[in-house]
Amino acid sequence: MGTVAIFGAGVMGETLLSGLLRAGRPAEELVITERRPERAVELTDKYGVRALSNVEAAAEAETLVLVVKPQDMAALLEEIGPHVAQANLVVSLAAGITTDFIESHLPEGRSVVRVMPNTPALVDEGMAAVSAGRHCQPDQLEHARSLLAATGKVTEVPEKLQDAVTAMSGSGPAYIFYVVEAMIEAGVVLGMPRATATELVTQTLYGAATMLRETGQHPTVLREQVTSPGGTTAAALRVLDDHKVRAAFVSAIEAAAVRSKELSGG
Ligand SMILES: NC(=O)C1=CN([C@@H]2O[C@H](COP(=O)(O)OP(=O)(O)OC[C@H]3O[C@@H](n4cnc5c(N)ncnc54)[C@H](O)[C@@H]3O)[C@@H](O)[C@H]2O)C=CC1
Ligand SMILES: O=C(O)[C@@H]1CCC=N1
Repeated sequence: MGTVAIFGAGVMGETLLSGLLRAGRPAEELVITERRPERAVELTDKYGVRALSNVEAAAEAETLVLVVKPQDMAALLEEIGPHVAQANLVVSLAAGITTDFIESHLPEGRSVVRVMPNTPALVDEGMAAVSAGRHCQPDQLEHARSLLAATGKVTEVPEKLQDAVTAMSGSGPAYIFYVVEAMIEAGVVLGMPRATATELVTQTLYGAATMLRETGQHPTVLREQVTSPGGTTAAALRVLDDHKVRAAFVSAIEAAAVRSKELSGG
């Protein structure tokens, strides 16, 4: 499938790079570009891949994966645009950046795929959603899917849903970690050593996630199984309802989707 170049080797760029290597893609077929020289050295030492300039990477690679911040995307596209050939596939992982925006910065007719991944890709449990740009062929979309499948599940969504995907699964791990932090804090308040609280919460989260995935049961059914009449869980859930925690989650995820839309302004 030719050389894959990762433009911007920060948190998400490294996550994808390491996943592709774990999935068996040879290091010789992967290149990175990185604005911070010390970061480029760190990753070339760690993974044995080459670091090139943006222009060199655009000229060499068949697949160009853009993993810079949304705010840095216009400058990157202006730099590499003239070097993106008809046969290339451009895959963007940036929140909020539309395929229209990318296509408008490239020569006419270039193939673009927009992807929203998430950080559990680091442990091959990622969730990514892909949307094809107007010139992307089915085999190119399949190629983008296969790159992402190296690090977890992949689904396809109409591009108009990508801001919602970003708010749900893109940012989603942060909401879960936030809940975990709060539960650990509660254990400490109840007099538990922090390490014990962390072990209890981590395994509970893992067990609950596995139940959701493996039983296929609705979360309401699973929650009701835990909630004995007049018991401890019911007492806790009443307090969460009193604090409008469910409504807060809905509003928070709406705010993330609004922010994703704003980022498309560049
Ligand atoms: N961190 C996350 O959980 C997720 C991030 N994303 C998207 O991935 C993209 C990157 O996010 P992070 O990795 O978190 O950010 P980051 O700041 O860790 O990484 C971005 C990297 O790009 C480099 N860079 C910036 N401009 C460059 C240029 N012109 N040429 C070469 N390198 C350049 C920076 O030095 C930095 O290392 C963003 O667009 C974000 O929306 C998407 C899903 C999840
Ligand atoms: O917070 C952000 O903007 C990025 C996009 C999704 C997750 N992190």
